[in-house]
Amino acid sequence: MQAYLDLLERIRREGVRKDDRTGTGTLSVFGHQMRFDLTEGFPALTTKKLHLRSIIGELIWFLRGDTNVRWLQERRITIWDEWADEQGDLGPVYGHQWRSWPTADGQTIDQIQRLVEGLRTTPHSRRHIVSAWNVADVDDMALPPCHTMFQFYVAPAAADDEDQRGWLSCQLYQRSADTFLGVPFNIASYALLTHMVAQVTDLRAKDFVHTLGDAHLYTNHLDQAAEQLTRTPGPLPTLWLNPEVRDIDGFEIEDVEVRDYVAAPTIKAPIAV
Ligand SMILES: Nc1nc(=O)c2c([nH]1)NC[C@@H]1CN(c3ccc(C(=O)N[C@@H](CCC(=O)O)C(=O)O)cc3)CN21
Ligand SMILES: O=c1ccn([C@H]2C[C@H](O)[C@@H](COP(=O)(O)O)O2)c(=O)[nH]1
Repeated sequence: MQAYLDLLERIRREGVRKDDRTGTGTLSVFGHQMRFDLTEGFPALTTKKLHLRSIIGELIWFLRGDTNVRWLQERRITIWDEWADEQGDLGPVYGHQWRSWPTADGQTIDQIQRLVEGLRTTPHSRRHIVSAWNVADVDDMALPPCHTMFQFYVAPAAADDEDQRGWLSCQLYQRSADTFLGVPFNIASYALLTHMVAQVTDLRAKDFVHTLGDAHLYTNHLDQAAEQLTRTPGPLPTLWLNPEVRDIDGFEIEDVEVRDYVAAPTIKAPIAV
């Protein structure tokens, strides 16, 4: 996870002081890219312990098309509570756009189903894209999407590879990145999504490419970032997915296990709302 520590270091070194919507203040850089080779292990930070159950639960909640925090709360996942209204609703956020993007003629498009179909039938396509940035809906969302769009890519197996399954990579464009709290969650979440999609399309997970727009450290996270940079990254854990799940809608929290996760203690930081 050196790529992540390099980003923290870059923001500390080059970041400009910048006000932000939450009134907290940030150090910020614009434009950054990280690449995680998923064959080398599962990219969960080892320099602080992540609450992986929140990450796994949140992704399954997106895939369910859910946009109400009750399902998360029933599983003791509280990361979206600050943004929900009294009914628990967040508006037409990720789950809604991924699974039922509204069209002008009153129909809906299931982008995830299309993605999986497309990867199965035309793996070489350059159009494997899912977008959460629905311009017409952005004003009705509790928070406009930060992970705004992602693209999948399939490379064929080498001719002499015994395993002839292709390699699946994913690139995310994240417009706004809370580098201390949000980004470690986002990396693990998209790495997990890449593995899930690979399993149901009979491909092998390769790279997760993480492209960031405004990458910032909130000024009340600077001490925590410094503390983290004193720590040395350890070996990565591995991911186990229940091999019986062959449908992207079939994953439950129990079907996902991050094994051999050894990490330094958590570092508390306040979330900017
Ligand atoms: N400022 C901000 N940063 C974010 O990363 C963020 C938002 N807002 N709003 C929407 C979602 C919610 N996300 C969150 C919210 C809370 C934590 C957080 O507090 N993480 C703690 C542990 C929390 C737990 O799992 O119980 C951490 O130490 O990582 C992380 C991501 C990511 N997003
Ligand atoms: O998955 C997520 C969701 C949110 N964030 C962060 C990025 C920003 O710090 C805030 C959103 O504020 P905006 O003013 O809408 O940019 O949440 C994240 O890093 N990852």
